[in-house]
Amino acid sequence: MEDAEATDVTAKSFLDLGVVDVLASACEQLKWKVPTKIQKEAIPVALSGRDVIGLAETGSGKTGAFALPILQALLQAPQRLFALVLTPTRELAYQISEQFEALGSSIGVKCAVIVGGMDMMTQAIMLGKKPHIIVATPGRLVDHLENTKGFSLRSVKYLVMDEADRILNMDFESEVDKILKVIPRERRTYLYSATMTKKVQKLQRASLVDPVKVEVSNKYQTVATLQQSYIFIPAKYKDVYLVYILNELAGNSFMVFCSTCANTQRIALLLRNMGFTAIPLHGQMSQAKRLGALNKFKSKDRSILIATDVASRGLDIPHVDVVLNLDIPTHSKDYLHRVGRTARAGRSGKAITFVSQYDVELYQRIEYLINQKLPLYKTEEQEVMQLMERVTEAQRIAKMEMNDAVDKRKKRKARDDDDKEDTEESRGIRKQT
Ligand SMILES: Nc1ncnc2c1ncn2[C@@H]1O[C@H](COP(=O)(O)OP(=O)(O)OP(=O)(O)O)[C@@H](O)[C@H]1O
Repeated sequence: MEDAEATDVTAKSFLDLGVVDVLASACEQLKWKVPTKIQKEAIPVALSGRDVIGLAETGSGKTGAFALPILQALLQAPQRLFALVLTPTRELAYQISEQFEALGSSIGVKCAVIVGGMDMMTQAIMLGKKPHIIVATPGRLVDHLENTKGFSLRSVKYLVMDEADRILNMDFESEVDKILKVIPRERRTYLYSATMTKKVQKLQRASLVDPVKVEVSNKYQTVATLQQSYIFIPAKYKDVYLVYILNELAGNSFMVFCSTCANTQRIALLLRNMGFTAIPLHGQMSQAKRLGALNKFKSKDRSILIATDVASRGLDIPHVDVVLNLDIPTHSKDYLHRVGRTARAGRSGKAITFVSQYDVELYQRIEYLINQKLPLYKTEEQEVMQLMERVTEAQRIAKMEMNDAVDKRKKRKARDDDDKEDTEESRGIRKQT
């Protein structure tokens, strides 16, 4: 991307797009020299007061494309609870809020993040911070905000759905419907993603949004600098091939995607037993652990992040060199989001997908979607098999550790249940006296 910009004689500055001085300087401070393609196309449309559907490849600066026009509008008419940004995962919510704060620090913008299961916290955050911008994951959000004194969703002037296709899917559909009903129709709406679905058209048809479509790549494609390949393996040997590749590409930062929380945990334990600095990230971890894992990976304290699709969308960790799909994604669109965690903002990157005899159809669907044949990643069979003994031993220990963890959980639950019974009993006794 940067190369393309360098040779583009019509390259415009942020000021040329109509961005005000103070925000253009903020971009400069972030070392954003020129706007990216999606920013060039979408910012003028947004500044002219239109709704926007923005479609551009992963890592191409979509966050800035919606954040800058919102900050500019906020600057012109300052107001609390000015914009609501919906995003599918907690990690992404924090990342977007950081980007708003980085771009808006000189104008004193206040952001609040509200993510699943925060209940009473919501009110505390809202009252304490009185934010201009709320970045939130859907899930009882309307109830939380409507029950918070002094705040009403009716004041929201800008609504963003980041990863719009995911936000508009079934899991969140009813929440989005509620939000669209409560927030006035005069609001501006920005829908952004690297992939889009028919759900977006449904919103248009229902006249809930009237967007200008800004599409800077005419088919779903990840950046050209990304080398993608696949490795064909008998399903029972997956683990050993993973270790082989991690050894072969040692010195890089990896994101390894698995389809289940349990496998994510198991692989992390297995790799740790083999001396790799690996850390898991999945939806069954506590909020604090999820953020902790991400921060350790971001700060390069750990070189391998093993994750479920909770990390496949939007996360911007520029130093990720390699994405490994240990389990092939069942939805081919998830493939695009996963591999898009590397080769961001014009950098190069590698993606290797493990394909077993059971995955051939899924893998062909991916090739069809990206309109590209994935070349075979060559491995030295003999070298792989030499690792077998060590990997088998690490697997055995990982299995024991997983079982121990289950036992501990069971014991804790039994203890908690006992405690509960005790309390109920004592309450009963108190009642009688
Ligand atoms: N104009 C710019 N010049 C240089 N870097 C930029 C520019 N705009 C954004 N970036 C950087 O590019 C990276 C990717 O941006 P961003 O996370 O917004 O991508 P995205 O298009 O939302 O990706 P995804 O589809 O994966 O969510 C970030 O590190 C951001 O700071």
